[in-house]
Amino acid sequence: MDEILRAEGISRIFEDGGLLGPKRIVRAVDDVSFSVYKGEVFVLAGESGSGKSTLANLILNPAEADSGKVFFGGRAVDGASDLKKVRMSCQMVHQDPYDSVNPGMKVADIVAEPLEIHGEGDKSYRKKRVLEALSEVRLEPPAEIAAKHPHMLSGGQRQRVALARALALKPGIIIADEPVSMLDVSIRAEMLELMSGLRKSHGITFLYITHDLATARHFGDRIAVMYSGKIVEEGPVDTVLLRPAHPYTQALIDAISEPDPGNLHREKIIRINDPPNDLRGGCSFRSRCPYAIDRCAEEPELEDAGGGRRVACFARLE
Ligand SMILES: Nc1ncnc2c1ncn2[C@@H]1O[C@H](COP(=O)(O)OP(=O)(O)OP(=O)(O)O)[C@@H](O)[C@H]1O
Repeated sequence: MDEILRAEGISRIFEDGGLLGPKRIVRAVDDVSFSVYKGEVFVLAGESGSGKSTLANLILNPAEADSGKVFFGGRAVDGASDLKKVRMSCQMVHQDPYDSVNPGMKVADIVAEPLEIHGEGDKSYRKKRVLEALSEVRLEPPAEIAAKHPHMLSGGQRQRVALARALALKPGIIIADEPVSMLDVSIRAEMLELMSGLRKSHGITFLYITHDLATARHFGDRIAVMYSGKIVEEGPVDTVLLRPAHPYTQALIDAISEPDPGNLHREKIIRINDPPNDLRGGCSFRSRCPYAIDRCAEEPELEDAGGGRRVACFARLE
């Protein structure tokens, strides 16, 4: 399989607090490496605060990383001209359809904006491409929708406008950061089906960021589970979500599912809402982990566990 995107050792540290309380170092993204292959849906999953959005932003702005490199199509992104190419071939769809769409602009201008920013085609090409992109996200009739303002559309339609805008430049990869979490449950599946269709018809690769394992399973091929700035488990979606090897993945699954009498690990419920203790060094999940052993005071590496899976844990569940 062709690799389209690779992150290698990406880290980003923030300093938090300081005015009234003590300064706190937040390792928002901590030495993260992963590859995304052409045509797949790669999911980044984890609780709020695990570092997913920071990582997505670093992919588009590698210069803001404290360390690490981003590769597109095997080439390291280095310098302004590389960055321009990346910004054309990698587009982002954000969580909030109300936020990501400028209410003062007409749909036609919103979708055309990336074409204008990158100087793509003349006026007539842009007009044609806007109508095409609106059709691609099934906003029909496109000419009628193009003339509207966002407030005249439903939440689902607005998120489709955001997707059409991302498609305008015919990108190879779309980073979709919680694209359905603000939508009504009834229209989430529609939006995911639409993205699945685009992947098949246009060969678009997706990096899908979510805290929602149900949509991850529905839409994803492979998943990386993040905890506290690190990938703790990665592999095919069905393998990771049906037979989790990392106790944190198990905890995330337990948080959304009914107790399963067949689940060997059911007595060891981990309350994922417990705040992590700031234990120094070692596995950052160990203070919450019922399986923790002495060795967890060392930092576990993300190691090959067979079957396309990588796990960072000394006390794996299988
Ligand atoms: N600009 C910033 N300054 C200080 N801390 C930050 C900044 N941006 C993010 N953080 C911290 O980095 C950590 C990771 O945040 P991030 O938003 O990437 O997580 P997330 O998994 O995307 O969560 P969510 O789903 O809530 O957006 C959090 O502890 C957050 O508070």
